[in-house]
Amino acid sequence: MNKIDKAIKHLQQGGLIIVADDEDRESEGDLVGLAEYATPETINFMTKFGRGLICAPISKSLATRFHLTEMIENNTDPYRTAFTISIDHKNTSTGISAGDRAETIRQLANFNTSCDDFLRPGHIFPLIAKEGGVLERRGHTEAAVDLAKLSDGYEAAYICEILKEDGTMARLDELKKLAKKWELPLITVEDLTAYLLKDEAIKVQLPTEFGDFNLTLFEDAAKKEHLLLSKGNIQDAQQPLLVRIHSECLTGDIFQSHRCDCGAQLQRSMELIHAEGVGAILYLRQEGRGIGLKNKLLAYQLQEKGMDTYDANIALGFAPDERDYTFSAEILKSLGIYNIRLLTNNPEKVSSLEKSGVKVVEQIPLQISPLKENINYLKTKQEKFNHRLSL
Ligand SMILES: Nc1nc2c(ncn2[C@@H]2O[C@H](COP(=O)(O)OP(=O)(O)OP(=O)(O)O)[C@@H](O)[C@H]2O)c(=O)[nH]1
Ligand SMILES: [Mg+2]
Ligand SMILES: [Mg+2]
Ligand SMILES: [Zn+2]
Repeated sequence: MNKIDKAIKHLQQGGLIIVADDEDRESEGDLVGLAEYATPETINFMTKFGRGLICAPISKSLATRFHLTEMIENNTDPYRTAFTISIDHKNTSTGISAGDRAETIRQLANFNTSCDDFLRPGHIFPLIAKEGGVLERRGHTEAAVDLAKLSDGYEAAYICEILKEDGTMARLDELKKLAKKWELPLITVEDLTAYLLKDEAIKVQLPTEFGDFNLTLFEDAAKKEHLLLSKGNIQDAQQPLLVRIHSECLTGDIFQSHRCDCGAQLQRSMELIHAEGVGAILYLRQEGRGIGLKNKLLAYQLQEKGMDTYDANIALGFAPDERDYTFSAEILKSLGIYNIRLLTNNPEKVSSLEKSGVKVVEQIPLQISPLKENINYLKTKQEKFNHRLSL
């Protein structure tokens, strides 16, 4: 059984699990449980062994139902932790005993509880999760609510950071030891992201002009639909996978525009991958280097007046390249692909992927013979974007 499935089962039995976030983020571990099953014992365990702050992550809709808004409008916390005003359920006494805190938390996961049943301020700190979950924000708040959504119908959880006995933060190595000692499942936000991506992916067969492929759709937190066009058993390739990461270019990809080399690069990639028998093209919906079709056409108008593709973006108020490759790295990692041979001339793609944990063992140039209409465009890419081209 998958790590996440095991963790979900443990949560559904009322147990606590440990969730570690990214080592380049907070790099901390939290004890996490489902609000529905909070007991004086689990709360006491959190206070004795977790020693952090006990909080209750809830979904946006639950926050709305209980009239819980963010504690402060201008959140200046670097991680923008979405604390609401603190609460106690009206049936509690001082609100702080393990029993009282368990009661307040459990009432968050009760369809009969109403907004007036919570006194404010109190001793439980609700946190509002982003609607896109860990795909939108890689925090414990989102991880806890995503897990609650996968485990029960309440969208409410409770969490507590894990401190070492000396009061300092427990990092991953220490968390692994504690998980063993306490016999609790340990998962990372990265495991959960991969699980959700895979769980929601839609896969179909796609016979094409260039051979038979599989097409898989992945939706990002902003509901943009990115595609993986793959061939062969990509999770079990003999050597680092041959990959093309291609950003949408409607004019080039569909109309075979000669203003750029996108259409030809896409076709060549499909041919190369078909010939190799295994490989993948990630087709990212970041049209116009991330500024969208309308703005790209405005940039084209500026280029018709003599500006180059780099300066045209700046003139429109954008960075020369607004693209982001983190989601493509997430997709690859969710498939267990950590080493690739990348078809590109663009050094920025290589470094961005490596920063996101996908190693580019080889950069394979993808040069298309320049045409008179795009030679200047390609020269700008070479000079200002450092593309590896021989022109
Ligand atoms: N803003 C802007 N975008 C453009 C222009 N011409 C092409 N594009 C976009 O540039 C992107 C090209 O993407 P890719 O071919 O994946 O990337 P690349 O930077 O060319 O690097 P390679 O991997 O070597 O192809 C697409 O999103 C196009 O829509 C332009 O003049 N202005
Ligand atoms: Mg945290
Ligand atoms: Mg290109
Ligand atoms: Zn293009």
